[in-house]
Amino acid sequence: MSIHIKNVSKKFGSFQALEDVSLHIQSGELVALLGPSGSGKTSLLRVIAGLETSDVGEILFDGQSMIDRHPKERNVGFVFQHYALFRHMTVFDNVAYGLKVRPRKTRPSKLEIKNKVMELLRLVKLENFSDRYPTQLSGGQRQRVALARALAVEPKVLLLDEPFGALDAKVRKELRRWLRKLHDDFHITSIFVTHDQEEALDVADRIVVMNNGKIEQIGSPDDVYTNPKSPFVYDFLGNVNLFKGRLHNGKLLHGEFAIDVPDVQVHTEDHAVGYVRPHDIHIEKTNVSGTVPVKVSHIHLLGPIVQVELHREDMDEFLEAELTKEQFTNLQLKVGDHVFVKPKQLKVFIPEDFSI
Ligand SMILES: Nc1ncnc2c1ncn2[C@@H]1O[C@H](COP(=O)(O)OP(=O)(O)OP(=O)(O)O)[C@@H](O)[C@H]1O
Repeated sequence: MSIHIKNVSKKFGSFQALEDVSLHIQSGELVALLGPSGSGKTSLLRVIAGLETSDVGEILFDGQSMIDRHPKERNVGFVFQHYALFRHMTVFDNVAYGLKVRPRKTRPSKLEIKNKVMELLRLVKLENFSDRYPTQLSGGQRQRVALARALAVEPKVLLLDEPFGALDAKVRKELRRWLRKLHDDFHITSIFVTHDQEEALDVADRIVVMNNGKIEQIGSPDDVYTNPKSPFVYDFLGNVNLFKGRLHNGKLLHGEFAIDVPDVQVHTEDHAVGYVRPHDIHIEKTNVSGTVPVKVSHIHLLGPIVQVELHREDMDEFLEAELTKEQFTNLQLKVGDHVFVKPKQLKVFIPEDFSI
């Protein structure tokens, strides 16, 4: 089922929660809505589900308008952050619920329901837990039950609102790998809301970055990470170093130093900020042209990655570089060393790129 969101706007009182949001999701896609708290992710999900009405705009499923359709008629499965399981029902009954409450005409037989529920419980690896109650399960197990329950009614669209938000990091990672697999097996068009960039980058086919009720960028995980279109997306998707200065004759002048930026087509003398990812900060032990002197202020070993904090004394600013263990060993860095850095890849933004 494809989903077409056309020019959707929504206000709560005078607050604009969604502003002219348009998005086309292909059948079978797994899309992440990523953005900070209050950016409108949940509101958009609720408008798609029919739990909230938009002020303007259209929601189409396979080309058919859903605006007048009740949530129940939209064939949508919903999984929330806080496992909305029925506490007084066993795992089996929770998963069976959506099938049992169907009108007699479309309700499967008792045996069919049993087979279906057990098949789903096997899928979520909880076949031995069917008689337990939600309070007898861990958080991760409860979320797996919630997913099995959402899938039981064979929805055409699966909407997940921070499904793993309340779980610890290890369980989250396990469940998202598992969500990806489930999605690859079933191909249900799925949209999941998260404010965790790593989760979005790890799981989604496409990422929709939201800010202040608007879409900032849509793209593959690699695209939004490698080619952020705005300072907001750069900041939100990973750590970044800023080189503040002004543009002059194809160079970004910052402090006493200059970086070549031949691709930037703007007037001279414009204020600008260069954005550089930590792994694009190149460290030299000797002063080569175009490098900036810095002092190693902190070294943090993170498994195969080494984070190096560098103090730029001319501007009294800190930079963060990320090295592989091998690069780090070759450089033989120690806290207090004076070294020289150069951005390998830098994206320059001018004031009009800053939306806030
Ligand atoms: N029913 C409502 N009444 C009034 N304001 C609302 C309502 N629902 C949401 N809002 C406001 O709309 C804005 C967007 O909320 P929304 O829940 O969509 O954001 P979000 O990106 O999902 O944030 P979070 O990650 O914190 O859940 C927020 O400022 C919120 O306070």
